[in-house]
Amino acid sequence: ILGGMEAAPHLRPYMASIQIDGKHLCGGFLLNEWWVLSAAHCVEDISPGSTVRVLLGAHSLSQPESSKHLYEVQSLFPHPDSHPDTIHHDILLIKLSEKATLGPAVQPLPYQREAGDVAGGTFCSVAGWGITTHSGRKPDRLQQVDLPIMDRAVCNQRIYHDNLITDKMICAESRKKDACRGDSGGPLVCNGVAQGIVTSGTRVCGNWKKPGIYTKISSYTDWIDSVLASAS
Ligand SMILES: NCc1cccc(Nc2n[nH]c3ncnc(Nc4cccc(O)c4)c23)c1
Repeated sequence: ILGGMEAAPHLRPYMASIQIDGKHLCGGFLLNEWWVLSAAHCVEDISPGSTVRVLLGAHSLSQPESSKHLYEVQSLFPHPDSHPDTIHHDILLIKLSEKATLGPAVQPLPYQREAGDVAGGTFCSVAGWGITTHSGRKPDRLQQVDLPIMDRAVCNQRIYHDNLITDKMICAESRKKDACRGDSGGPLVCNGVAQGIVTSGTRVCGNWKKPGIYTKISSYTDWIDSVLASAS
């Protein structure tokens, strides 16, 4: 997260750190006791031998915290139409190997089911353990930042994303404050409801000409429901 601040510990109890061989890779968030939502690009380069785990209940990635629990993963479900070389359908469902133990620091986050767009100018928040500087500084503790939503028609103008943004994506302003490497997969939260998932998009961070791109969750509720029904 660029231009943000340290989050209040455990006040975002839905936040997940998706880890490969013990290292933070991406953000994610808890849908219910068995399932975490993240971004498909997060797992596209995973070698067969490496182990994906999900850390819940964390504020610090390194310090012991009574609420922290590292979960094994039973299955990964990247969206079938996601591809390494496009930003479309960048959404991933992760089934945990065991039911997550809920508590004050581990809680699911409601997500937007009804179709519709968040109005431009609405302030939403994004949190993560992604880099906090362009030089790649990695925070130990969860960071957060508030960002205004950018109207899709504005975001599709040539000076910004030049018609790249589909109705299954959301834009947020990126002037200094932005998500960046390691924040992918985390939720864009507006009024307590997850509306989007951080995608790396053009991989640029903090440049106002390249607004942040988020997978619009309400476009994928049928797919989410079908995977949860089939794999539960
Ligand atoms: N702001 C959109 C966004 C959301 C999530 C991730 C991303 N970026 C990235 N996703 N994956 C990446 N691999 C390498 N470098 C990357 N960005 C980067 C790194 C250092 C300095 C800088 O200015 C940008 C990214 C960008």
